[in-house]
Amino acid sequence: MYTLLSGLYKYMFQKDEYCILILGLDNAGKTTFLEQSKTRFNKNYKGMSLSKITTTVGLNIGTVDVGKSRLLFWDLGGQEELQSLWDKVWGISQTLLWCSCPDTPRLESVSSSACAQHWGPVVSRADLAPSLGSPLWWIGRYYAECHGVIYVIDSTDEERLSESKQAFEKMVTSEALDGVPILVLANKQDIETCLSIPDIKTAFSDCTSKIGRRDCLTQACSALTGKGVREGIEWMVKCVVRNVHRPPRQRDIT
Ligand SMILES: Nc1nc2c(ncn2[C@@H]2O[C@H](COP(=O)(O)OP(=O)(O)OP(=O)(O)O)[C@@H](O)[C@H]2O)c(=O)[nH]1
Ligand SMILES: [Mg+2]
Repeated sequence: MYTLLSGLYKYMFQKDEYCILILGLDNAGKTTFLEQSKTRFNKNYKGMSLSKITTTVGLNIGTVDVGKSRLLFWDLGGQEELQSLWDKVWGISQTLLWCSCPDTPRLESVSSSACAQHWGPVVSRADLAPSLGSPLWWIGRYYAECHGVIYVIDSTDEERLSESKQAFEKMVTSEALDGVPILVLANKQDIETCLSIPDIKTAFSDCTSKIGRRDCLTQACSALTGKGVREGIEWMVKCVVRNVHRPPRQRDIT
């Protein structure tokens, strides 16, 4: 009887958690997408006004529950000088580290050998020693820990399309992201003059071989109106759940 009840409780209330990185150039609409997603999926969520969103310096974190899965989003700033952090910093400060990494709550409680084991060759003692207590401690985490990437493109910004392609290419060829599903959002489709999906696919065509055999979808979207947001997130959930190579970060959270 206990097993039956606890099974039922688990089925109804517990979720597996997956981390999703939201990347793309500045002004692409990443934070707007995150806010729109929270509003669409989380009952009673009173989001901030989308028009009040300003450029991200650092990181926004948000969660969205979809069925038995919880997506934990990491929305990173897209400005050029912040792009170098995409594949490096996991927590910006100790406060963030605390809330994002319950298994290693205190910096000094993690030995460098435990780190090396966890992060593989990316981190060496020499990398760590001078940076203890600084953001560099977290080298390699975002890419190594995430289950999926949402890459946002401003479909109205033809001038910066090749810049966006270069950033995408760099991201997609990172070994730490091997096999991780990628959702490409062709955002701002509510604006009449925007580029179409075929235009964008053509502009990104030489990245196709680098994407490899992983799951990848290009989805038309308007983070502002919400068009395409639900479809994109539901696709991502399907992909991360079936990707046995990256099991959930935390199973069965209530
Ligand atoms: N028309 C339209 N505007 C959008 C859409 N998505 C975002 N915007 C606008 O684009 C601007 C940038 O949006 P953000 O969400 O701050 O962009 P970001 O990618 O988070 O930018 P950084 O934080 O600097 O990397 C804001 O003025 C948004 O209102 C969209 O789908 N349609
Ligand atoms: Mg932002």
